[in-house]
Amino acid sequence: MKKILIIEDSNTVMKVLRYFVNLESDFIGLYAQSYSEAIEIVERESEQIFAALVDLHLPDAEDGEVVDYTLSKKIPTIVLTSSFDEERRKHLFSKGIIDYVTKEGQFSYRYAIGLLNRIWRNQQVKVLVAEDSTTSRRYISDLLRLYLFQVYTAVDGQDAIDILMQQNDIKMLITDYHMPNMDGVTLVRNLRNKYEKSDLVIIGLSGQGEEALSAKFIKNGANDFLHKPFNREEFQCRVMHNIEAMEHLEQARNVANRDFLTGAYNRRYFFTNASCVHKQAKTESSPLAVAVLDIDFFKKINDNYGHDVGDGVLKFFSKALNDALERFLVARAGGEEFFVLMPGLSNQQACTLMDKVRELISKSPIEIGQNTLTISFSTGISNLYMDSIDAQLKVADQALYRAKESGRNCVVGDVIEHEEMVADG
Ligand SMILES: Nc1nc2c(ncn2[C@@H]2O[C@H](COP(=O)(O)OP(=O)(O)OP(=O)(O)O)[C@@H](O)[C@H]2O)c(=O)[nH]1
Repeated sequence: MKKILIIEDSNTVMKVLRYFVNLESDFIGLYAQSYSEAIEIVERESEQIFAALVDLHLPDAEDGEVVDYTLSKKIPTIVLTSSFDEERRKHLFSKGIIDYVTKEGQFSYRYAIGLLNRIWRNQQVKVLVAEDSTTSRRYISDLLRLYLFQVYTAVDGQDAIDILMQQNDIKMLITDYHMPNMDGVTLVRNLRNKYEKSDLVIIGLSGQGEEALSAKFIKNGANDFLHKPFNREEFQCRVMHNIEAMEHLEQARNVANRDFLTGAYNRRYFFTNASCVHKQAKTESSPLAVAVLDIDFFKKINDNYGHDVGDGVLKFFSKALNDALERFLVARAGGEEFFVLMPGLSNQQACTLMDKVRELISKSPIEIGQNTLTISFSTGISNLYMDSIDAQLKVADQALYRAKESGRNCVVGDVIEHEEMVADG
């Protein structure tokens, strides 16, 4: 549940925090102005509280007792305080707080809310630690778990490669240099043949007196570098900063490649990829099926239920196609028309698959607001090697036209008469 607990006795600071929670996060804020109020909220909502932002000095708990309390309840805790005390800071970190933020105006409050947003998103981010020293591996993993990342560990370079092959959605690798079997720099060099810097963030680590290694790591493709022993706040900043940078790039890529309404790949992305796949299939004489799908009588949905419901249907349709055709490229071509690229499938295989999808979707009720409706769609498929993907799509489009002509809610394969297949709904 996306609820955060804010414990702060000053009305002014609380007001500012409320403002930024509402403005810059999707969290539901639970606000306590004293220790006893905080206990009451935690007892009522304990399972629901994701994290806490905690003032050290409260009228009924002047010496930071509230931090021990939230930590004892296993609530990830960020301390907010008006006094900077180095000893205290160290002591609190050793207890397991996430961060220690001094109240120094707007920026520090925004930083704290930003950090809560970050650790919420970290729950979806997989990080791999490659380090042969057990102590060091455990220390780094524990820090990453504190920031709520999903953590994987490897004992050397080869082990790291094996884990990356099994878990293809790992977003960050933190690697030591000295490891048996394959050192960190060789590992980075090997990985960069497969992963772009924007797909896998790599942070290199090395011991004291190895300053030259930082350049070596970077020159071989690492995004960043840290010397051991590192300051844990510097570690946190580097990790968070690199993940944020990658997410910004991902967002920019999504804006360019994905359809705004449905989140499906757009026409531009489809053509860029499909042209390469088409060329390769032609060279290798391997089968390549292309489908053009169009929702039946979509205009009526808009007319009868309104444009918003029409949009909801498009989102549903896009998700259903992506779920059912996970291993293929699905794109929204425009309006209520979608393309699917199916390398390796013959005309017959593609028709059979698309007919199963047709049946599944036409039987799925779609609930949008107060409305429950069902839809059908028609599909044209082409498996002919034309000169280009555009030409092959044109043939699929003609097949789609025939699917509409023959009553809709069906799949029609391309022109070869004796092979033509019409699967009726
Ligand atoms: N809600 C919504 N409607 C859209 C969007 N893009 C296109 N449309 C509508 O989709 C409808 C498509 O209608 P038609 O081309 O007549 O096709 P149809 O009603 O599906 O009929 P057939 O394809 O012949 O079965 C038009 O009314 C467009 O305005 C969109 O993003 N959202």
